[in-house]
Amino acid sequence: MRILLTGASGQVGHELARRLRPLGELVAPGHAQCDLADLDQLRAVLRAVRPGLIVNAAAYTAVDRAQDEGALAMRINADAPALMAQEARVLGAALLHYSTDYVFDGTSARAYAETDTPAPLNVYGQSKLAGEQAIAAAGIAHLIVRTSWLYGMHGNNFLLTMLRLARERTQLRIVADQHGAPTWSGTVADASARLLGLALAGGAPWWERHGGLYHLSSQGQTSWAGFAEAIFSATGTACQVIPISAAEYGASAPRPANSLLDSGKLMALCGPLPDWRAALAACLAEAPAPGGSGQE
Ligand SMILES: NC(=O)C1=CN([C@@H]2O[C@H](COP(=O)(O)OP(=O)(O)OC[C@H]3O[C@@H](n4cnc5c(N)ncnc54)[C@H](OP(=O)(O)O)[C@@H]3O)[C@@H](O)[C@H]2O)C=CC1
Ligand SMILES: Cc1cn([C@H]2C[C@H](O)[C@@H](COP(=O)(O)OP(=O)(O)O[C@H]3O[C@@H](C)C(=O)[C@@H](O)[C@H]3O)O2)c(=O)[nH]c1=O
Ligand SMILES: [Mg+2]
Repeated sequence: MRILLTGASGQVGHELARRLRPLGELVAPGHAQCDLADLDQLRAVLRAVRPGLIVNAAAYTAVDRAQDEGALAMRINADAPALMAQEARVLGAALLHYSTDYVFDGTSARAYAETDTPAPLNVYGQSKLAGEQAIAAAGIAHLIVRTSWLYGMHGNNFLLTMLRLARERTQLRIVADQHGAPTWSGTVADASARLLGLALAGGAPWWERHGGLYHLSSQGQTSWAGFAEAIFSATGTACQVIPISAAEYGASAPRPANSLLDSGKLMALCGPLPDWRAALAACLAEAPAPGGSGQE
């Protein structure tokens, strides 16, 4: 079976590529060869490759910038996945797609389940929700995996931002009134490969029974300030974290105060997910932190 992977240079895509290779013939065109903002090019790639499985790890992920680039975010995060679903229906292909905690408004007092009603606060979240809805409505074999607060040693993320800023500053002001579960891209890729392994072994009956929406994040919870403190502590980085409110930070995109996802449905099928602190340690053990002084 041929697998088309988009976003192979991103955090999740980078980790997914090597885990997908044993499952089929992997085709992973880059942004230039398959631009999700260019729907004609995307359609041509899908029709030329004729995959049995599409894995869409590409997305417009610049949350603040999306507030001013709504049309582009919608094209990449909603129109392109809608086209993938439409082409998948013609090809008889399955689709694995990723989404986000930012589809929720964060007002719940508990972790969000797949059955909770989304109400995004920002344009990025709105665009991701529209992508989910288009796929769910297409009547194809699909998995939509929502994750949260992704980090890793590859790509743009909070872990690498903190380590970079700590080289320039002795103190950092970090938001402490948004709560969530930092999730390693390696965790997402591992669990995704487990899900796909079950799906490919189970065939059409599996997709009918188990296809749909899954939440996938680390266990436990913290704030961005708590995550920063854990990063500095685990890497032996000397930098003081000053907790501030999101209002004081003043980002252009509003973000949910509660980003927690309940991953119970996925764990019942695929086994346990790690606690966020254990996953951070595993990530740092796999690759040395740039600029961290605790590794020597
Ligand atoms: N980052 C996070 O914290 C979270 C992410 N998610 C979701 O998880 C998924 C993976 O995110 P993540 O790995 O962090 O993404 P990254 O931002 O790390 O990578 C995005 C990928 O998409 C590609 N891409 C961007 N625009 C286009 C385009 N127009 N055409 C083709 N490719 C494009 C990028 O390629 P290039 O760099 O060459 O442009 C890159 O490979 C996404 O669906 C995201 O919404 C969910 C929750 C949290
Ligand atoms: C850099 C920095 C950020 N922050 C705050 C701003 C914000 O509230 C929080 C996180 O900021 P970031 O811009 O790193 O993260 P953000 O872009 O909001 O991350 C999100 O990305 C998208 C793609 C998702 O889907 C989400 O799950 C989530 O991971 O930390 C500080 O308080 N101090 C700082 O120095
Ligand atoms: Mg960001």
